[in-house]
Parts: sequence; C-alpha cells; structure tokens
Amino acid sequence: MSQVYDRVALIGLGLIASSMFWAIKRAGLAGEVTGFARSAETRETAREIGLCDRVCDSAAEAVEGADLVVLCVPVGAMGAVAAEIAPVLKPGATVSDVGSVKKDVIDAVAPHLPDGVHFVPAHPLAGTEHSGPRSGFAELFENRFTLIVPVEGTDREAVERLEQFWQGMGAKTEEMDAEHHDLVLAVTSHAPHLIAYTMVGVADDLRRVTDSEVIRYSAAGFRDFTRIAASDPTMWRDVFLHNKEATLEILGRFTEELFALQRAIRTGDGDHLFDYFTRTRAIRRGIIEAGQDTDAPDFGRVKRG
Ligand SMILES: NC(=O)C1=CN([C@@H]2O[C@H](COP(=O)(O)OP(=O)(O)OC[C@H]3O[C@@H](n4cnc5c(N)ncnc54)[C@H](O)[C@@H]3O)[C@@H](O)[C@H]2O)C=CC1
Ligand SMILES: O=C(O)C(=O)Cc1ccc(O)cc1
Repeated sequence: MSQVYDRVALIGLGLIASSMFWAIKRAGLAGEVTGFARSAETRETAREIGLCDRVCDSAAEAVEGADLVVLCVPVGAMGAVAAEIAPVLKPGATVSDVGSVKKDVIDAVAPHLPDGVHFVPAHPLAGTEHSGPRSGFAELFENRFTLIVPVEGTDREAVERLEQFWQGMGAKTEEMDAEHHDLVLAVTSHAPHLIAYTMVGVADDLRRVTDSEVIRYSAAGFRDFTRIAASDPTMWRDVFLHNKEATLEILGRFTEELFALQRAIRTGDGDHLFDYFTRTRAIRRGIIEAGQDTDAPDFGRVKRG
C-alpha cells in the first residue's frame, strides 16, 4: 500500500492513536505523522518510544499543514479539541475522529470546522481494555470493521480517501448513518459493557461477604466480564453520557427480558429457559459460520456442529 496522505496529525495519544501510528508506518500510508496529547507525561512517553515522527506541545502545532487530522480523544473532549484546532486547519484538509459514539460527536465537532475542511467521522470496531500510549499495536484493526459515518453533502473524494487509509491499516470499511450507528453500537458494545461493569460491581459487593472466593473461583464467563470492566473509566463515562438515548432504549428492553427469565426461574418454567437459550446459541453459531468471529479460538471452529 502506498502513501494516502502527505501529513497526518493524531490528537490524543492513547490505544487507538498509537495503534494507528504503528499501522500507518507499517503500510507507509503517510509521509509524516505528528501527534499531540494533553498531558506532558503522555507526550514524554510518546517521544521515548518513538510514537509519532514529531510529538508537538500544542494541538495547533500538530495540526498545522496536516492533510488529515484524526481526533482520538474521549468523546466528551471532541468538541473542545475541534474548537482549539479550527483556526489552524489547512484549507482542503480532512478532519476525522475515532469516537465510539457518532451523533453527539458530529453535533459537537461540525459547528467549529471552517468551510473548505472536510469532516468524515469514523469508528474502528476494534479495541482492548488497555489504554494509553504504550498499549497500541499495528495489528489492532486487521480484519475489523471501521464504520465511516459521512455527514450529508460531504465530498465523496474525501470519504473514499479516508476509507482507503483505513483499508491500508488492515480494516474493512462500511458506511452508515450516525443514528443507526449509535443504536447498533448500543446493542453490540455499550449495553454489554454496562452489564459487565454491573456484574463485576455485584461480585465486588459479594466479595465483602465471602472474602476472596469470587476471584479465587471465578470461571471463564466472569473473567471475561472483569476484562471488559477494566476498560478506561473516562472513555466509558463519556460513551454513556453521549449515547444516552440509544443505551437507555436497549437497557429498557434488556430489563424486560431479564424479568421474564427471572420469572421463569421462580416459577420453574424450564421450557422458557430452554427455548431462550436455544435461540441465543443459534445466534453465536451464526456469527461463527459467517466467519465474523475473529477472536474465536480454533477449538470453537472444530467443535462446531
Ligand atoms: N479503547 C477502545 O477499545 C476503543 C476506543 N475508541 C474511541 O477512541 C477514542 C480514544 O480512545 P482510546 O485510545 O482507547 O483512549 P486512551 O485513554 O487510550 O487515550 C486517550 C488519549 O486522549 C488524551 N486526551 C484526553 N482528553 C484530551 C484533550 N482534551 N486534549 C488532548 N488529548 C486528550 C489522553 O491523555 C489520552 O492520551 C475514544 O473516543 C473512544 O471512544 C474507539 C474504538 C475502540
Ligand atoms: O475490548 C473489547 O471487548 C471491546 O469491545 C473493544 C471496543 C471498545 C469500544 C469500541 O467503540 C469498539 C471496540
């Protein structure tokens, strides 16, 4: 893959930006990559590990002359960063972001951007529970979707160039509108994270009664919850505050189903439980058969059927 942009600026040097940097370098997608993070400590770490060709001491300095600027900060900080960089954006540049929420981010960023700058929001559906400049790796986006969420009237060439850039980092790209994105992500990512946070919180309360049993005897399911519940508190606080409507809609449905299952347990309605679990098992098998579970261990594939 050859160079897609001459100069790229990454604002916020955490898991996503650092993974992007290593992936950009691996594929030679940019001539120069500049970076900025708010904390001096993060900038220092970035310089130490060679993250970015040039680490700048202000967002404006990093953005000056950039053809692509990617906002990689928590979703609640996107608007303020956009306001800060707006005066120095190069005419014809593309501004993008990687936020987990799209509607609120678009509403916060778009009003600050001058005419002649293309805004193409995006969301890589790839991540881990780790954060910070040391947590990134070049392979993070490989075979994962990056959803591109163009706003109405966006220049097609700018959209297609950004898609090419993400494909160069190994991602598959697809376009989606912001409202639909936020609902889909509420189901597939945001509500599941909240459920994991809750379950680990419940277990923690219980631990006070049973000492360390919860940790000592935790089985795989609970361990998965603890991994997810170890995700960055700032990032996830912002996700819930900015995808409020869709998350509450899904949690409402979740609660109804949970009550129905609770009732089936209380009344001994085994058929209800069996039918429900049969339906959910079919969904998992469908995902694996469609080849969309890149995390599935090999034994999962072999034992299928
Ligand atoms: N962690 C994940 O699994 C995924 C995260 N995302 C999204 O990517 C974005 C970044 O997330 P991560 O890289 O995981 O976070 P992170 O916590 O690893 O890094 C965020 C960086 O932004 C910096 N920052 C915070 N506020 C700032 C501000 N006002 N100005 C400049 N820098 C600021 C922090 O110091 C840190 O360096 C978030 O919007 C998140 O929703 C998207 C896909 C996956
Ligand atoms: O680590 C996990 O299980 C994730 O779910 C990663 C993730 C977190 C947030 C996103 O917006 C996209 C992907």
